[in-house]
Amino acid sequence: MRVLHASLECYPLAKVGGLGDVVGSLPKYLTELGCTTEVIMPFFDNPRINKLPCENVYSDTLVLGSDSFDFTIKKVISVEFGFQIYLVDIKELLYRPNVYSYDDDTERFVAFQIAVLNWILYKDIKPDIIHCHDHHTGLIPFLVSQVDIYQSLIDIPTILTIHNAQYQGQFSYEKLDYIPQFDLHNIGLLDWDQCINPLATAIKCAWKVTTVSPSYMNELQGEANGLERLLSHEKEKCIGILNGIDHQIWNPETDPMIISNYGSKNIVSGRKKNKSWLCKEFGFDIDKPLVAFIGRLVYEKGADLLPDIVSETLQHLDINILILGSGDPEVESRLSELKERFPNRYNTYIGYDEKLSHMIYAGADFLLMPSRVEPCGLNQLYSLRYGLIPIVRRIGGLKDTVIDIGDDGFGICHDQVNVQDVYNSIKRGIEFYNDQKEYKKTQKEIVKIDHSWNNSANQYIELYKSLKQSQ
Ligand SMILES: Nc1ncnc2c1ncn2[C@@H]1O[C@H](COP(=O)(O)OP(=O)(O)O[C@H]2O[C@H](CO)[C@@H](O)[C@H](O)[C@H]2O)[C@@H](O)[C@H]1O
Repeated sequence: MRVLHASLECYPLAKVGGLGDVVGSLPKYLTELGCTTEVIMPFFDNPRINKLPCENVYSDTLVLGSDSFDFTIKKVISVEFGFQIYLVDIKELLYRPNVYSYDDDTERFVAFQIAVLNWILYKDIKPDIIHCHDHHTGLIPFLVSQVDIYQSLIDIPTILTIHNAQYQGQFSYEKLDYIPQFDLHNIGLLDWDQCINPLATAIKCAWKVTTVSPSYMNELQGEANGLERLLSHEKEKCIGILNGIDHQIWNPETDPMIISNYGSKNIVSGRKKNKSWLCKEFGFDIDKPLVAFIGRLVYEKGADLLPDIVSETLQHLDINILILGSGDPEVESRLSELKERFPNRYNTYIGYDEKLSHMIYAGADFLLMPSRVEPCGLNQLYSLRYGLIPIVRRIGGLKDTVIDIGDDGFGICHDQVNVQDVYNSIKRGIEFYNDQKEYKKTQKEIVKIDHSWNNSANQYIELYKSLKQSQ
């Protein structure tokens, strides 16, 4: 079985968040299970991608409204990734340092998708399945099933995985001419709320829709940033498959990004050395519990509450708090300002730092995830793998993966998103921490939980097989 994943992110070549982690790891596990797995993503202007040995395998020109763009498909010549990667090089649109947040993102994403399909048209060996990730590739299921020039691809099953339904990539009908010719009677497939909505389009046109946890699938029927009616209507073809993590990269015994490697036998001493580095770096007292947050500073993650959570907590509890993240400029500046108020007890690194994130998983005492929406969440899975106790709101994938200590579990959970409830959870966490015997016993147990892709990759394979059989 030959599966092509189309995505804007793929770790380690381009990662903004969890999408990159998933597309950089699921294909590796699918390959190990016998699937021929390929990923196609943009050729960005970043040092990781620029230095890759590549071979040009296809060149063409694509048309976007009244503009046309030359593009090349590059095949990466490297076995290091564990699966085959192809890169779409469109100099004017994709060869940029960042993945997202340009004024012409619509043009960039549509052009990427057209380039992918033009290349597949030309390929001798077609994929058996095209697996699309998020709205950036959400037009592919429509293009394959509706557009005249892609008629010969119509029998290739398409899958959409929703990593985050908050972002849908809407654009106006003024840009309808970006879409190659199709039967205008079917224009409704592109529509949601009088816009072209690539995520809605994919939900309508893909053969199957998956979300990254079962609970998120259920929650989307009630709240999906405007798409709940559509998701309820399409629920027969939807399924929630829990994300896994890459156990080779996220392995405290071998992780090259942490100061001290450790396994379950020396977890306490190993983690202490990493904590000591963190405390030195950020001016904390190593004897106090360290609560950390890692992530995009956006509303869905509850990041707007973080400044008040820090103030409330540090007024009442003698602990340290460290925040690593970037996003909403107002949240960033409020978090930075707090440093003066709580010197040596609170600190923040505003920005993206992969190595620091690994050090935090390996050295902090609690990981805070006060998410409003959490389709799966990988941070809590990394945290379990490294022996770090998660404090989470019971939502989406957090609900599926973290069990409260009060229910014989290993994490601290609460149901609402407000400062007081998060503070109460932190307080409960600190009481748990003070019982060092129980706390260390739990740490040793959580590192053994298997959240690798082994289980979920098999579920994807079953899904692919069912689609091939239904043809
Ligand atoms: N400033 C920073 N510095 C270093 N590393 C940082 C960082 N900010 C975030 N990260 C890293 O980015 C990843 C975040 O992954 P998540 O799954 O938690 O969130 P995200 O919302 O991006 O993903 C979406 O897609 C994923 C994948 O399906 C779902 O799990 C999730 O719920 C959904 O919102 C982790 O690897 C984390 O360590």
